[in-house]
Amino acid sequence: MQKQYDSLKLIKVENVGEFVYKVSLNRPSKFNALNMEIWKEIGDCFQWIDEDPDCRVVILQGEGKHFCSGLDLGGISLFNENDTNDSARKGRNILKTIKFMQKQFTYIDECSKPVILAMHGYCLGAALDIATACDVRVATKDAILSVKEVDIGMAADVGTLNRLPKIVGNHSWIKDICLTARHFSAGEALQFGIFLFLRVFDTREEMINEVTKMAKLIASKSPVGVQGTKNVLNYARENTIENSLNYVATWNMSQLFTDDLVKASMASFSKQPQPPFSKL
Ligand SMILES: CCC/C=C/C=C/C(=O)SCCNC(=O)CCNC(=O)[C@H](O)C(C)(C)COP(=O)(O)OP(=O)(O)OC[C@H]1O[C@@H](n2cnc3c(N)ncnc32)[C@H](O)[C@@H]1OP(=O)(O)O
Repeated sequence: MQKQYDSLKLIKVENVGEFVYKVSLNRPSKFNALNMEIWKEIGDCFQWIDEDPDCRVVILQGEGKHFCSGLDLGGISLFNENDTNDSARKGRNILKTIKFMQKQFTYIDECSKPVILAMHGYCLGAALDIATACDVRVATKDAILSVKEVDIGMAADVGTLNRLPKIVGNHSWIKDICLTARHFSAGEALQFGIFLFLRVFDTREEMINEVTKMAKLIASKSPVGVQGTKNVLNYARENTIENSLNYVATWNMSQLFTDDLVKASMASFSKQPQPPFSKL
């Protein structure tokens, strides 16, 4: 694993299997509340992972009792109290801050490596914004979620309102949880917000064991195949089928010349396990 991850103070990165990284929010004494430092580190970390040939899949989780209690209500000041600018100029400054905060989570969505979120305990406000930027979400049955922003007097602006409707089909349920900011369980999400979670586990240990197996399976596959698949699925989410078909044709125009295709299809045809693939 490359050295740059050691510079992170509130994010822990571990190698938990061949080509599998576990990334942990690591501020357990504050239930992993997100101050500006950890917010920036999330963005830095996923930009590095995007380029890191030793990583093919990520498990994201929170250290301690809870995944994450959202925005650090004590430690983040969104407004500069000494800013004597008029409202137009103040507005431009806050726009810059919001865009920066959005981008740090978008790096997860845009990361070329699939990100599996393993959630437990509280997942409040900005924590759900993170969750919606991940590729696959699982949770323990004790997970408590809330689109909490209305409770602090704002519309959520770093991802949940934008990504959740692309994940969950039940719009009445989305409006219910976003407008009331009420707590809901992972079990409720499975029932009404079908597809928010792939699975809900009884214990954290079982959840981590299962996602590690899943991550190792993905990591054993051709990185050309896996990364191309995430990229095209993300494109398909935002575009017409016709545009998306054109996109994948253009993508594969170069990607089909890979050695991975020959190696993987030979193994598949002869019912052998997937062979090792070159780093990507
Ligand atoms: C442009 C901006 C975009 C972003 C917007 C994002 C918005 C949001 O995220 S809205 C959601 C904000 N979060 C909250 O409203 C949760 C606040 N916390 C709580 O309600 C409770 O702490 C909680 C229900 C999570 C747990 O309660 P419990 O009684 O079990 O524990 P506590 O003693 O309250 O907490 C333990 C220590 O953690 C600190 N802490 C927890 N959450 C936060 C937080 N969000 N911000 C700052 N600090 C937090 C808490 O202060 C305790 O610390 P200490 O007193 O030092 O022991």
